[in-house]
Amino acid sequence: QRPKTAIICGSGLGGLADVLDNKTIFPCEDIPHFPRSTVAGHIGRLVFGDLSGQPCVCMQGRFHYYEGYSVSTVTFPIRVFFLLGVEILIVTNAAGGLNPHFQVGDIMFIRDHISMLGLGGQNPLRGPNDERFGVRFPCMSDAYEQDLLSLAMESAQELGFLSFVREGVYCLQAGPSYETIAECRALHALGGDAVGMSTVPEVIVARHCGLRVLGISLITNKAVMNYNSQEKANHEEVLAGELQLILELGKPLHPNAWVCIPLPS
Ligand SMILES: O=P(O)(O)O[C@@H]1C[C@H](O)[C@@H](CO)O1
Ligand SMILES: Nc1nc2[nH]cnc2c(=O)[nH]1
Repeated sequence: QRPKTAIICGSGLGGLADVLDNKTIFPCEDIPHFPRSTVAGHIGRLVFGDLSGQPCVCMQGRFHYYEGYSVSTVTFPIRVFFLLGVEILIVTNAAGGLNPHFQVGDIMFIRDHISMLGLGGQNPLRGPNDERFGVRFPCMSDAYEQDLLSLAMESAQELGFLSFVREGVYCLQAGPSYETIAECRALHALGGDAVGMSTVPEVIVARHCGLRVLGISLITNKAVMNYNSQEKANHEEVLAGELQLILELGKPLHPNAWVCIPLPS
C-alpha cells in the first residue's frame, strides 16, 4: 500500500518511526539519487509502515543545506513522496526558542516561516519550472494548513498537552554555525519564535506540488539573547533535549499523540 502521509524526523527524532506497524525499511543509500545523511541524530533511511492502520512513510534523517547539498537536493525526497501518492507532509525539527515565553521541551506548531536563505536567493524552486510538479509562482501565504494546525491543536488539548504546546514562526538560517546574539535578537524582532536549519525548503517544494503541510518544532534550547548569558548552543544539547522530551515531558511524541494527528482517510 502506498503511503498517504510522510513524516520527516528532525534531529534526534528518528524514534518517531518506531510507532509504525508492519515496517519495511530502506536505507537512503540504496535509493537512487537520494542524498546521504551526514549528521549525528539523522540515521538516513525511509521506514514504510502503518500508523493507526493508515500507510505512512517516515524519513529517519533529513538532509540540510549546511551539509553541502543545494536547497533543491535537500528537497528531493519530497518529490519522491509526491510521486508515491503522499498527500500530507508532517515535517518536524529541533529548534532554538527565540520567543522568551518558550521553554525547552515546548512543541511549536509552525504557523509560518521566515527564510533567511530564501530571502537571500536560495529557493529550491529556482531554475526552470517543472510543470509536472506545480506552477511557476506558488503561493506561500497558506504554506502551513490552517485545518491541520487546528486539528493538531485540538489533539494537543485532548491529550492535555496545552501547557507546553505553542504556535509560532520558524526562522531558517543556513547553519551549520548557530546564531550570534545579535542575530537572535534580529530574528526575534522580525517576528521569529524559533530558529533552525531545515524544514523551509521541504515545505516550499511540498506546497509547490500541492501537499498539505503540518510543521512541528521541538524547542530543544533557548536562543541566547543576552551578553551576560553563559549558555552556548550545541548539538549534544539538541539531541539530549529531544530524548528528554520523549521520555519525560508528557510524551508528546508518544504514539498516542501521533494517532491524533489527522491522516487522510
Ligand atoms: O534537522 P533539524 O532541523 O531537526 O536539525 C536541527 C538543525 C541542525 O541540523 C541541528 C543543530 O543542532 O538541529
Ligand atoms: N539554528 C539553530 N538550529 C537549532 N536546532 C536546534 N537548536 C537550534 C538553534 O538554537 N539554532
